[in-house]
Amino acid sequence: MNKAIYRILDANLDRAREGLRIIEEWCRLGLNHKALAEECKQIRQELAQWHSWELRQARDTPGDVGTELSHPQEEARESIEQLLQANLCRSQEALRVLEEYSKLYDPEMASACKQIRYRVYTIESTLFNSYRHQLLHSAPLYLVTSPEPEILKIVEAALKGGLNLVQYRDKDGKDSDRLEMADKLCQLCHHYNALFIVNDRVDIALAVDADGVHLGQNDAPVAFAREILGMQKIVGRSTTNKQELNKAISEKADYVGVGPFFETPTKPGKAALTQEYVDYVKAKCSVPWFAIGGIDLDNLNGILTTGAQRVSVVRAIMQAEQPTQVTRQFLSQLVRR
Ligand SMILES: Cc1ncc(COP(=O)(O)OP(=O)(O)O)c(N)n1
Ligand SMILES: Cc1nc(C(=O)O)sc1CCOP(=O)(O)O
Ligand SMILES: [Mg+2]
Repeated sequence: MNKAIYRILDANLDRAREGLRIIEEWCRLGLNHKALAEECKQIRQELAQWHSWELRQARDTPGDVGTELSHPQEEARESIEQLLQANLCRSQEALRVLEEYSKLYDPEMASACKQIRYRVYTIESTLFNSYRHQLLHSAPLYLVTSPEPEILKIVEAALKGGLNLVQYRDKDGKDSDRLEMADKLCQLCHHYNALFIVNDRVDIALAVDADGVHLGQNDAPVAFAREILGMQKIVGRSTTNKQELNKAISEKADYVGVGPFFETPTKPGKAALTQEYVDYVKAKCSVPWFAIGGIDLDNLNGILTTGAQRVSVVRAIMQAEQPTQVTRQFLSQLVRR
């Protein structure tokens, strides 16, 4: 057998396991996801069984011309998501190499590596689903943007204050500008490990690889968004009454907006909801719900006494003189509850 084949198998068995070990740590300690952590560990053990003595013996690290080759992107990672993605990719690529080269060594190993590669794809989709959903469930404050000239600075200031959920809303812009801004905001949010959602536009959410889309009653159906964006992405729905809430839950929206709590110039012409509806939401809503409409630091306490635990705001942050401070104040009142 050509020694180079042994070296390739040896190196890629290590590479696949190392990538998985990094994923396993996050599943265990970052997500507290026992089943995913166990699956990573199980796969690592199965791969170790293929790592025979003859393969290990073929190792020749000083003679490996590739040990010093690295891409600048490997030196720095922008976010946990990017780090996880890079290591999943590393494992998947290594498994593909193992699958191909072990056809020349042991066809049983080739078929085992193929099965394992599919299992790593399943880990990937479960992981990102859990990661996004965990962030969504842990977010008490949701910033919906307005098209201010300094939008990027304001959003970044709020992210610095601890915000981790942002919706890009611009009802009047040109599509080319919207796309450019959505892309910038998406990157900014991901840099701060925050979720980025696009208002109304499933196509823009898809184009910039946003974490999801927010749809109102006159926007596309939830199922349509899922078909376009895939099951891993977040789909939110606005609701103002019981019927809309029941429908949003039966459509399996991931979260709902509940509003307007107060009439607001940001969305003129929409009458405030009733306390009866808020009581219904409290009793029946099985997904995270965000109170929205006219909410600011002055009335936040009153909102929280109606039973809301999460709020969504536009002006309170987008027009604040100190968005970082205001965000911190919102968060400190919200998490105290
Ligand atoms: C969190 C949240 N809740 C409600 C809305 C309103 O959505 P919609 O009714 O589609 O109105 P527009 O925002 O599109 O004008 C929202 N955007 N976010
Ligand atoms: C975008 C939006 N949707 C609402 C709803 O009730 O569905 S209220 C609203 C605007 C909220 O803006 P502000 O925080 O400036 O009052
Ligand atoms: Mg809408």
